[in-house]
Amino acid sequence: MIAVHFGAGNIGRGFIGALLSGAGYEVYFADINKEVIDALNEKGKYEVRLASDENESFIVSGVKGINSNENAEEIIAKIAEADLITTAVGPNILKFVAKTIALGLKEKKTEANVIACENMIGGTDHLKSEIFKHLNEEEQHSISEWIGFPNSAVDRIVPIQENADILSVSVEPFFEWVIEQSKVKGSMPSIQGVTYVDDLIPYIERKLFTVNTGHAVTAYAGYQKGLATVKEAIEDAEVRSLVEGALSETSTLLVKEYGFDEGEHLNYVKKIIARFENKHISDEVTRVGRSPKRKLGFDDRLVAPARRLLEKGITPDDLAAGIAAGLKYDFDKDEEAVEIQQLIQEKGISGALQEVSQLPENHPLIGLVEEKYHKL
Ligand SMILES: NC(=O)C1=CN([C@@H]2O[C@H](COP(=O)(O)OP(=O)(O)OC[C@H]3O[C@@H](n4cnc5c(N)ncnc54)[C@H](O)[C@@H]3O)[C@@H](O)[C@H]2O)C=CC1
Ligand SMILES: O=P(O)(O)OC[C@H]1O[C@](O)(CO)[C@@H](O)[C@@H]1O
Repeated sequence: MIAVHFGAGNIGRGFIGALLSGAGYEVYFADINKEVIDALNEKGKYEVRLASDENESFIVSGVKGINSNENAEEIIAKIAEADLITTAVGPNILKFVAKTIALGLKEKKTEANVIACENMIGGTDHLKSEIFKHLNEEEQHSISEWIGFPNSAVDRIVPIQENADILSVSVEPFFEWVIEQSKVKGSMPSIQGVTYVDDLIPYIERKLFTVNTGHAVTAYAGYQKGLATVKEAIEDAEVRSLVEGALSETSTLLVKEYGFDEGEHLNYVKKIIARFENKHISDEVTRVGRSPKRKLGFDDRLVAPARRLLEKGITPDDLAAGIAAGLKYDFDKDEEAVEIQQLIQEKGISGALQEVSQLPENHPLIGLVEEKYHKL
């Protein structure tokens, strides 16, 4: 079995590539990072270390790299042979890898699946729409017969790596990958840690509105207090109280919308917060808060639950404070944070939030966030 995986970064090597290799796939990583690709081809394997007291590690082997800037033809040929094409490049990058995937899929004569492994609701749907921009109607029709485009939810915390070996990656022990079974074409092998479900929406929303909402509020509130890591931030009483408040709000939404058992959901939330406290992981608030424009988007982890709670007549005070902290996030090495600060200068807080979140003018969330912003 062959898998082509776009993005040999933290989640690519530390999670998706590791699981696929473990399941027996020959894994071809496609990436623009020449150093990483050269190292993959030189060594053909790398180490994954679990960030826990036991400090266990294992070797991922049977992996190769293809430079997607220099060798697009090689990737296209490999996609034509592949059983599975996955991505972990970041939602904003999917449009840039779509053409190569489209050209590879055009050559395919057998069933295969394409799965985006990004923190995004409908990630694969979005990738598919970008791929289809490069295909005519007949090609789209024929590819739809052969190729499955299941959405997926991926959960594992993999911080920025600072290892002497460029390939070695340290990851939290916990991992979960949920795939939308109904859109799979043909059969997929059993992959350790993968759950197939018919309806992905409750799973991805539970994950995005808990792990990622909690993480984002921790990062933005922690940054406001000058704290450098997620662990330091979640140990700060004020930050923790805001995170717990925001997650209590998303819990209300999730339990109401999907009927999750309240007690079980509470345990899920507690486990997630405990993951932020992992003493073996040093995860910078600037990684977790990266790309605030994306994170403050209409369908993303903060604005989506907040506006949906308002639709139910519930005021999301703590989510609004988290959004306000996101608007205040002014890390100068993050392009999106800089853009938001410029927008605030030009259009004020409400105008900037409206533009970034695409909320309609006069939406009640805008006023609520502005009120919180002034109190921060
Ligand atoms: N790190 C984590 O804990 C988790 C990350 N994710 C998601 O996984 C995705 C990737 O995140 P990370 O691995 O943390 O980021 P990363 O920055 O470590 O990895 C992204 C990789 O994509 C590569 N890339 C960029 N442009 C490319 C292109 N045009 N063609 C091929 N490769 C390209 C980069 O060189 C880099 O190696 C994001 O959507 C993130 O939300 C999801 C769950 C956990
Ligand atoms: O990867 P993103 O969407 O930028 O956001 C960072 C988030 O993703 C993760 O990397 C993994 O789910 C979390 O650490 C964090 O919530």
